[in-house]
Amino acid sequence: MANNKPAKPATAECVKVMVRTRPMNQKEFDRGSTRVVQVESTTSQIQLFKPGEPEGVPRSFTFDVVYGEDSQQQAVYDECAFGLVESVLEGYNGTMFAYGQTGCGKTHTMMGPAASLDPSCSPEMQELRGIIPRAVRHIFSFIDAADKGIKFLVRCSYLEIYNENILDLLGARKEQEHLQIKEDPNKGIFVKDLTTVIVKSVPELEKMLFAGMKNRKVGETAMNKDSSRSHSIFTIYIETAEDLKDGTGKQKIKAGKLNLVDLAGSERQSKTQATGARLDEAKAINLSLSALGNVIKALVDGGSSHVPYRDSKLTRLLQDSLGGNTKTVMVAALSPADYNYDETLSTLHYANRAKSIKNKPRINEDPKDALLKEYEQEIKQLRALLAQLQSQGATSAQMGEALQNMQQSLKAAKAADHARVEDNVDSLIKKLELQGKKIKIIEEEEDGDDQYSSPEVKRKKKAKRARQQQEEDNEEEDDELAFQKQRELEEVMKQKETLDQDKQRIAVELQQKEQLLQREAEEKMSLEQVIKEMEKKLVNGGQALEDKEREQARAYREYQEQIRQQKRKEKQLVEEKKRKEDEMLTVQKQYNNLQDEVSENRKVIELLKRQVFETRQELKDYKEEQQGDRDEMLQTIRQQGYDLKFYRKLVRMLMKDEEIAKLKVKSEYDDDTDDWIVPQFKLAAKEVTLPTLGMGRKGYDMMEQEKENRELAIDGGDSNDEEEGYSQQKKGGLFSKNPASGVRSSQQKGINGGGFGGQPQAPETYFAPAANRRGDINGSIISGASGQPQKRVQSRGRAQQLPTQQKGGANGQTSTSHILMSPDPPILAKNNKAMAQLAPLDHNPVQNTSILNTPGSTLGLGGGGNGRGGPGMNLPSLETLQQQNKLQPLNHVPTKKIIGTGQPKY
Ligand SMILES: Nc1ncnc2c1ncn2[C@@H]1O[C@H](COP(=O)(O)OP(=O)(O)OP(=O)(O)O)[C@@H](O)[C@H]1O
Repeated sequence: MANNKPAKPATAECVKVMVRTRPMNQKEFDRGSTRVVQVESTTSQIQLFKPGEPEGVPRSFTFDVVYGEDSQQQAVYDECAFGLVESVLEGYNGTMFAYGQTGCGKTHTMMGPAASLDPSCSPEMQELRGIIPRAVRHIFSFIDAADKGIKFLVRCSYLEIYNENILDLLGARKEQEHLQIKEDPNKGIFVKDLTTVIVKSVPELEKMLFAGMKNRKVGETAMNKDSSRSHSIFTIYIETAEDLKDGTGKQKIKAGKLNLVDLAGSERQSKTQATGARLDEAKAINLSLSALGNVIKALVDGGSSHVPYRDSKLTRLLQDSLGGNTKTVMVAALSPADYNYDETLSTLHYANRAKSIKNKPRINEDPKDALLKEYEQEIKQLRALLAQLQSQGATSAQMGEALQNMQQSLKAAKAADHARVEDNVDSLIKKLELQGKKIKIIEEEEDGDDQYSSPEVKRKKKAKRARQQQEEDNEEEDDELAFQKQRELEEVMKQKETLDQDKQRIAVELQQKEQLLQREAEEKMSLEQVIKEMEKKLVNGGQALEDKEREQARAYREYQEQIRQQKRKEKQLVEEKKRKEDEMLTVQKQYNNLQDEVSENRKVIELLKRQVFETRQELKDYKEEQQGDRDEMLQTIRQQGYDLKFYRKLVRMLMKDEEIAKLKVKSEYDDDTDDWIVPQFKLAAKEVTLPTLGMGRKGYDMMEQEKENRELAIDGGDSNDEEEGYSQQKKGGLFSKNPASGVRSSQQKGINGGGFGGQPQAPETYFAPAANRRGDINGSIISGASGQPQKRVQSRGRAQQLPTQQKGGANGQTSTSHILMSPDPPILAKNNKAMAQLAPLDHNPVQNTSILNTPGSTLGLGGGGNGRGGPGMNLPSLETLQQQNKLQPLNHVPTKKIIGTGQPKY
């Protein structure tokens, strides 16, 4: 596998798009839905029939692969994911993402039914497993079949994007901990502090996958019992190290990354009946999917140099997969029912566009941040250290032996010394005994000597004295000897003392050496342990399989490759046949007689007519889709208006306008965290000194504590009614436009027909003393439509510029534009952009003052300023625009983009 050839230059390849239709579900059967989707596998086409027009000309789309209602998970994997996973194992980055309306089978395709993921489920159930669990097995079967010399390091991470926040599905962190996206020249875009886990086998990787799945946000909606409420990304990182066969001892390292993305489904509130938290989730989901649509649009249109990756966390994380260095496969999931025609058409448009995205995938060779490289180097260093220690260990052993010898020789020396001292003592004792004897004899002689002794006695005495003299002489000699011996003895005693000291010193040294040896041995053991642990992280190729099994696995992969090639050939043959038929048609056209030519021309006219018809259809689709979006957006805007007013009222009850204005000026909007940064503030009471409220944990805790310790007493309220009203509001969304919530109907407020520029209302502005209009919310929204770029919401200093008195509101009366104390400015900002899309393309705020509540006007957004002191604005109806030739499909205007709460459209 390894070679020294330079890496091939990256060649562009398009995103592969596969479309899959799920079977009709019970709800669709129950409502008597009919099928409007037809799948043509041989030509890879999807035909979509307009509901109620089964004989009509269908809309036709061609994709890389298409699947009907009876498609099998195995076939989907083999055709769509197998090649991608193999590429990742070769060192490419790969991404597979599932897109589609809620409840259409994204999770089914990516993961499979929950029951199929149970490790102990039946083989039939296992057949229903989706792409992700199959990819897990595929990766390890590849590793098992690889050459034994190749080392693999496999890791995984799992995250979800919930309400525009990134959460770690594998980490032990608290749910509130939102992770940040960062960019690094080596790593590219990455999520800081995201948990990555090293895995060595299928069960280990599956364990991580299932653990993460359990943490995902899932909820019930009217469209899907187990609807994913977040986008999830399961990533498998695979690094391989292979020795180069050029004798240099160098290694080739490759690092592939596989992103498996299960997006949350696009949804219409009218169908899902989402309220409260579900509605908030839906808004976040639709906004990020709109941002994804805008990125795809910008990439495909080619004209726009700016691709808005930063508009959402999802697009930022998928940056490399869309127009980057990744091989990408998109799975579009469809419902076959007429009830979902609009959403299906929208998904098909989306998928059709994605087909044209060009990526430049390349193998990641010797990446600087390869962990495997790091591990390999560490292991090498540890081995060297161990070798060194081992060599030191041998010296230590010798030293130990020497010490032992020394100990023995010491013992021997000690014994010899002992003997010598003992000898000396013996001779000394002998000497002393001799002296004692001498003294005794002399005493005896002195006692018995007199002048009357016989000659014999005298002779004996004389002989005795002579002997004594002799002995005395000898004794003198002995004294000298004894003295000498004494000195020797002292010398020996001294030596003994020195020897004892040496002995003690050597014993201490010996003990120290033994401790050192012990430490070295322990160190060696722990080092061996570390190396073992490090090596355990790496998986060797071909570990688990016998040669025969490895052969079988290889043969299986080759077989898969053959099937894929065969399918590719089949497709080529079909295309070739079609091309030949077209050619024949052309040849016939050239050589037939006039009559034939006329008939051919008729055919051409028919074809052109059909094309005109299709184009008209398309225009109509666009109009309808836009109308749907517009309705959804208006609904959302109304909803947000109610929320906003409620918050505003509440805040005004708690704080003075001037206080809010002051705080607003000092606050800043942080794009990274998508939240306001409010400075610390103190409410200095006249008599009581309140503590400084920090916006950190402590400040919030204090506020929370304060809330805990107080009760909401509403003046004149009946407690039962209050309870009921609250629970109803909760059910219908705390701020939903529900009669139970106490919000008046839209007719009462003059929203219908005349739009938001309806009847005058009681003043509700914070800043303006002048009368305010119902249109004030939209005043701030319209400012986006005035052609002013609104990239970021920056509040600092703006409040001081406003209010601005303006003429030309919805009904021509004086109105006041001002900054709203919005509880959720980003949503307003995004809606500004959305409303910008709704404006006529050549809209000029000054010129459009005349279009006011005219008959047929569908959208009357009046009363607000455009932030430049210009007049307010109403939008004309679509018919009016069409008549004025001002309406074009949005994809003709690369600089504009849609951000709305409906399903993204083109
Ligand atoms: N190809 C299919 N064959 C059989 N059943 C399917 C198929 N696709 C989807 N389903 C079933 O349809 C239901 C909804 O599918 P799924 O949850 O995968 O939708 P989804 O697109 O992920 O929805 P959401 O966006 O709400 O999460 C599930 O019960 C699933 O088993």
